Amino acid sequence: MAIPKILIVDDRPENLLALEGLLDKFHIELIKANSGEEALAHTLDHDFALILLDVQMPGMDGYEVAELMRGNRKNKHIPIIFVTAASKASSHIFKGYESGAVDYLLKPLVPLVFQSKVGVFIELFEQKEALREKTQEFDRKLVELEELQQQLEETNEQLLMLSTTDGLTGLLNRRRFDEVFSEEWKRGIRSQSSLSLIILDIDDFKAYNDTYGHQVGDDCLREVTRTLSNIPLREMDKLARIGGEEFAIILPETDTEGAMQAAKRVRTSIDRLAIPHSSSSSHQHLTISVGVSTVIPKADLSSRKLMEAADMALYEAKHSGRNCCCSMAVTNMVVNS
Ligand SMILES: Nc1nc2c(ncn2[C@@H]2O[C@H](COP(=O)(O)OP(=O)(O)OP(=O)(O)O)[C@@H](O)[C@H]2O)c(=O)[nH]1
Repeated sequence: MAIPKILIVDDRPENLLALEGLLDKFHIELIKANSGEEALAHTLDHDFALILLDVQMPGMDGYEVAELMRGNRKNKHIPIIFVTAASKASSHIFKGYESGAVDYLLKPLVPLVFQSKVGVFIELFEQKEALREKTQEFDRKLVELEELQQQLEETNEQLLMLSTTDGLTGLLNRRRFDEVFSEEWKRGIRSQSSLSLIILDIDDFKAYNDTYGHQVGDDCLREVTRTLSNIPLREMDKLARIGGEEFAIILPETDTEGAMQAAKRVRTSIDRLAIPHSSSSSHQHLTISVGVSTVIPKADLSSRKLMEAADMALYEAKHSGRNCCCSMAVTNMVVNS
């Protein structure tokens, strides 16, 4: 903590010396001035714990000095004690308080009274300093805390992203798909509107990997993802990667006809990419098979039934020569091109 500074102002060197002697017992930095002008100049450079100001000085007297000090925002709160001859006291005391004195001491000074008063102001200054330091520390900690909070939020966001998205494609992962599917199922029960599910699977992808290598296989998955992401779907439709080369699209409030239209757009968009696939069992380029199912969700029906139906539709598409879309409404199967 900073050592308290005390300014003593008196035009007589012997008075300054006497004050210095009385202040000797305190652990302070003492600054001396023998005129009001000099005292004002010191207040520009220092932050004083206390100013002991002589009243009668040639030129600017103590009252004028005090008024000028009080007029300055920086010095406004520095305690000033006037020191004056006892004979002048009665006529001067009010003027002293008006010009901003916090106390009035009469010469000759009584050492014990003087020192105990000065001691109080030093203590006040030290308490003020301690409070200022604590406030600064508190502000620093607050900034640190805000930064940590920010980092925590970012980390949580990243964690959430990592736990809900697939690293290779950036699409929703299987875990998030299951959550979204379950939410949409519940929403469908409430609104009693059709919920459709499209499951699509790249044809002969094992052979693709075997022929071109796993790295090219990864690039191909990313290319397929880009294409699927660019297919115009509705805002509420959700695309996810639910397996190695298997993707799903949840289409809330969509009937079979609408879902089949979307499925056909999906199949065609991959077909049109014409990615070479020399070892495909059905075509010379990369294709997908698509399974579609639609149901109006009901409380006594498991959402798994919709998944199973879409899976079975996909299975059917594979066995119908691949590169096609099949739909299945739990019992009835329709094969489409
Ligand atoms: N490159 C790459 N390959 C993957 C990834 N995930 C799964 N696979 C591969 O995808 C292939 C899927 O093979 P299968 O399940 O036999 O299916 P398929 O060869 O596509 O045959 P059909 O589905 O019947 O047309 C496997 O060889 C997996 O190793 C991946 O992230 N990157």
